[in-house]
Amino acid sequence: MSTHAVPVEKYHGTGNDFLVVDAAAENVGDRAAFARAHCDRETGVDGRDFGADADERGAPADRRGADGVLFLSVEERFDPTRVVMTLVQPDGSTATMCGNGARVVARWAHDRTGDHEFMIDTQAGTRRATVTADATAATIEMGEPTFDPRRVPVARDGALADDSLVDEPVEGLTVTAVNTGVPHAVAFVDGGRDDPDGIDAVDLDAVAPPVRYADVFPEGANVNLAAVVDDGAGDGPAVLDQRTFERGVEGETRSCGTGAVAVVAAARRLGLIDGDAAVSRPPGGELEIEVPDAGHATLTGPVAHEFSGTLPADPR
Ligand SMILES: N[C@H](CCC[C@H](N)C(=O)O)C(=O)O
Repeated sequence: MSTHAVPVEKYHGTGNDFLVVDAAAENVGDRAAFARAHCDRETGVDGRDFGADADERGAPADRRGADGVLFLSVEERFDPTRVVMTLVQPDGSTATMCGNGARVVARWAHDRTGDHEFMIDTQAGTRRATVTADATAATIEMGEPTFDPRRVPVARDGALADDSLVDEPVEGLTVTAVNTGVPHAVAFVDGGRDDPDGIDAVDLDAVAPPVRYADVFPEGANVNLAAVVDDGAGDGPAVLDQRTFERGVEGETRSCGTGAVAVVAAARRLGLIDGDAAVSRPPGGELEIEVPDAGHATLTGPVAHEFSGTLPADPR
C-alpha cells in the first residue's frame, strides 16, 4: 500500500479534539488504523510539531493525540451546504453521532466556504448547524433525546423490558439511560468541581468501565457524572458540572457534547433542574444546552482551530 501524506486540520470544541480529513480529496485506506495511530495520547500526532500552542482554556495542544478523526465530505451544491460526517474513534470504531465533533464540522466547513449555516449528515440523522459571525462558537440541533429502552438501547428481560432505565443502580452507579445520538448513562453526584469531595473526587476511570460494558447496554454506553451546581430556580439557567468517560475513546475526555445534552435531559427527567436551558461545565470549558419538552435539543459552545499539517496515511 502506498504511504502518502494526508493533509489534516486539528480543531477542538471545549477540549474535545479532532483531526479533520477532507474525505472527498484524500484517500485514507484503513481509517481505523489511521485513527488508532494518530489519536494515541502517548505516541500520536503532536501539535507542537505543527506550531500549535496552548493559548486558551481547553486547548489540548499540550497533549499528543486526539479524541477522534472526522472524515468529511462537503457537498456545496446544496443550500445550505451539506457536510457528510464520519467520526472514527481512537479504538477504530465509528460513532453514529458526536455533538462536539459536529460543532467542529460546522467551523471547518465555515473556514472552507465562509458560510454560517450547514446541514450535517450523521449516522444519527441530518442536523442543522450554525456558526457565529466571528466563527468562534457553533450551535448544533441535536435531535430529541430519548429514554425509550429500544432506542437507547437498554436490554432487560420480563416485566422491565418496556421500561426506561431511570435513576436505577447499574454496576455501582445510580444511572439514567438516554440516547442523544449515541447511548449515555448519567449518574448524579453530590458536590461540584469546587467541592473537594465532589465530582472531581470520583475515580471515573475506575467506576465507569463496568457501567460502559454492563449487559444492560448491549451497544455499550458513554458514562457521565454530573453535579447540579445551580438548579435554575432563581435568575439564569441551571448549571451542572460534568465529566464523561467515552465509549470508543475508552477514557475520560475533556468534554462531550452528546453527554452534555444527556446530562440536561436526565436532570430534567428527574426534576433536578428548572427550565429547558442549562449550562454544562465539562473540564474543557462551558456548553449551553436547551432541551425543550418536545422537539430537538440544541448544543452551543466554543470551537477553535489548533493547527494544519500532514500525517502518513498508512501509519506503521
Ligand atoms: N465526544 C462526542 C461523543 C462521541 C460518542 C462516542 N464516544 C460513542 O458513543 O461511541 C460528543 O461530543 O458528543
